[in-house]
This record gives sequence, C-alpha cells and structure tokens, in this order.
Amino acid sequence: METPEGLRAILADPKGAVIGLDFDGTLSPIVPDPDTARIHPRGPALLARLGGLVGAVAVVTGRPAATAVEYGSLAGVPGVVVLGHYGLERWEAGTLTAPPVHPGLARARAELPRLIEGVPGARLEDKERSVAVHTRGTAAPQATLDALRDPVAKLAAEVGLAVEPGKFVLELRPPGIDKGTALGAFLAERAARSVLFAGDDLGDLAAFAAVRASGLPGVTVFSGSAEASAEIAAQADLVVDGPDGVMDLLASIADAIER
Ligand SMILES: O=P(O)(O)OC[C@H]1O[C@H](O[C@H]2O[C@H](CO)[C@@H](O)[C@H](O)[C@H]2O)[C@H](O)[C@@H](O)[C@@H]1O
Repeated sequence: METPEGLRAILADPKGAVIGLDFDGTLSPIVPDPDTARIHPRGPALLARLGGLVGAVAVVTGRPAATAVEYGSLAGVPGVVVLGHYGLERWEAGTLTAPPVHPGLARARAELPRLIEGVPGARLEDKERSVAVHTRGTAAPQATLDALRDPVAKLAAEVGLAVEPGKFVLELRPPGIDKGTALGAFLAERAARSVLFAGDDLGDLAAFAAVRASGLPGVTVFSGSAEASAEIAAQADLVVDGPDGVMDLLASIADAIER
C-alpha cells in the first residue's frame, strides 16, 4: 500500500508531529464491561517509545482523563497528554485540570435509571462529568439503543446536555466541546507541523475533521472491527485491524523514524 502523504510528512520531520489516539476500540480492545477495558499489552511501551521520537502523543477520549490514565497505564508514559471527556479535562505529568461539573448532570443522573427500567442488561456508566447509557449487554443492543435515542435526547435537551452516540452507547455530556476542538487546540499549542489521529467511533469523526481543517499534512486512521462503521472507514486515510493493527502501525512508524 502506498504511504499516505501525511504519514510521509510525519516520518520526514517527526519532532513536528502530533500523534492523537482514541482510547476505547483504538488503544484498548472493546470488551462487554466498560470497567474492565484495559490498554493493549503493547500500548504503554509503544507510546513511551513513540513519545521520545515525535513532537507529542495525546490520548483524546470520552473517558474521564483519570480513567484513561489508570486503564491505559499512562502514568508511566513520559510526556503523554490525556484529553479526557472529549477535551473537557486534561491530564499531563500527573496533574489533572477540569472545569466544574455541568449543573444538568445531577438531574440526568437522577432520571436516567427510570429510562432503562425494565430493559435487562442496559446499564449506566457514571463518569462524574457525563453519564453514559450502555446497551451492549441487552438482548438486542442496536434495537434497544434506537428505542432509547428519543427519550435520552429529550432528557438531554431538558437539562442542557448534548448526546454523544457511540458503539451501543448514548452519552449525556456537556455541549460546546468535542474531540475536534480538543485536537485542534492541541495542534496549535504544540505548533504541530503534521498530525496523525486514530479512532474507531462516531465521536472520532470530529477529530478526523480537525486533522483536515488544520491544513497540516495529516493522516486519519480507522481502527476497524466487526462493529465497523462504513461512515468512519470512508473518512479515514488508513484502515487497520483494531487495536492490534493500531499497535502494528505505531510500531512501524517508530521503526521507520529510528531507521
Ligand atoms: O472516546 P473513547 O475512548 O473511544 O470512549 C468512548 C466510550 O468508550 C467506552 O465505551 C465503549 O467501550 C466499552 C469497553 O470496551 C464497551 O463496552 C462499550 O460498548 C463501548 O461503547 C466507555 O465506556 C464510554 O464511557 C466512552 O464514552
């Protein structure tokens, strides 16, 4: 396969490159229980290696930054920056910065259990600054997700939150920021000269768009799977085979820089 132009730019000037990576489905294999997700075994060492070669490595995730740090064993990865809650939170060198909790969260948290009452296998993930409704554990995950879309959207509108859809998940979170604004601001802060972003879910499309909007040589990578979305694949320059494929790609980039 021909090397995309953005990747060639990264290899030619690695210290100008920002590598942005989603967590679930990209660095961490998808598992049924969100609490048991952990970074790919090759992840921490590879991120540390890459971090020493490129301008910056950032994990951009819908998870709370502290959760990504814990599940990703990222505290031991020098220089890595974690932009959590779609950029609302930032973790760097052991310091977490975060705004106050959105006032609509309390009511969302109180009312969501009623919406999933009588739906066996549906579960809530309370992330403090957002709440996610998961349907992966139900008998019909997609149909259940579709049935919950309208009531969840109505509640979100009433409390001033946005709905972020993902893989068998509807998340209620503060509006006004997404992975695109988070990545775009990080690229400007680091005066990036090239960028790679890898993701696997709908929330990552904003980051793909930010790569394009930056005007930098850039490459978008889709971490594909059996749950693959054609919409995301269509917007990616490269498609790899899930977190295993992401690890292989990152290793090949590190190898090529060191060569
Ligand atoms: O931005 P991300 O790092 O990709 O986070 C997006 C959501 O990921 C998690 O849910 C997804 O992964 C789970 C564990 O593999 C899986 O069980 C679930 O079905 C997926 O939707 C996380 O639990 C959510 O809070 C994140 O928003």
